[in-house]
Amino acid sequence: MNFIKSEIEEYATEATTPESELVQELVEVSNENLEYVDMISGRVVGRLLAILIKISGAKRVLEIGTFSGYSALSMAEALPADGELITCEYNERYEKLARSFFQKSEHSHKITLRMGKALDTIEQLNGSFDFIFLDADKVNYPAYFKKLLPMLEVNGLMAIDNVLWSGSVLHPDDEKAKAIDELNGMIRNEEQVEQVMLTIRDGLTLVRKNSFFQLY
Ligand SMILES: C[S@@+](CC[C@H](N)C(=O)[O-])C[C@H]1O[C@@H](n2cnc3c(N)ncnc32)[C@H](O)[C@@H]1O
Repeated sequence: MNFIKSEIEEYATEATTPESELVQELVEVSNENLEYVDMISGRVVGRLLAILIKISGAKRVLEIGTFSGYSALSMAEALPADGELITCEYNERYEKLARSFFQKSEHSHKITLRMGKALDTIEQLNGSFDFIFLDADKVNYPAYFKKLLPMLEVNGLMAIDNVLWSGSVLHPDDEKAKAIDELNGMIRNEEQVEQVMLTIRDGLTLVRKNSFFQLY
């Protein structure tokens, strides 16, 4: 999924604050027990999410796409004691591993794991969110964005992973690349937000919801 040279990726990872011991253990256990572990967003993205949560003062966080809980736990650790994180997953195998690590964490009281198709789960959620991390099925990215933007607080941030899809957005010729390219176009044309597409890892867009006429 990455298109940055692996030596540079490793250098950046080593230069980034390491995960907590528990999150490091989660990575090891995921590697031993699960396939597709490259779905884990990793240290650079995980630390970026944590820093964004800290500097923005976010208290209520929504994640779409838990996998084994790497980014959820990284974000929960960054939240204040009265913070809340809802993370959405539909795969029971991933649920089991994620829950076992959430339970071991001193931040477990902040985390709620919601099972089911995320588009359905979103319909059942109340209230708005200060921070949203979108990292699930790519074909639904445009649908997620449409549903999630009204749920984002003014001044809130949305981080969207894999927005470059290994560069295939340049010539999108499969369903996933087309959906991601569509989302990138939607964001570009959305007047309520300002955004920056970061070329870290597989591409990560940060979207800030503005109040009307607030951009300049
Ligand atoms: C890229 S992984 C998430 C990685 C995680 N954020 C991390 O950094 O470790 C995407 C996850 O979304 C889940 N997923 C995919 N489609 C979904 C859907 N429609 N509803 C809920 N979860 C879904 C997958 O099972 C997978 O665990």
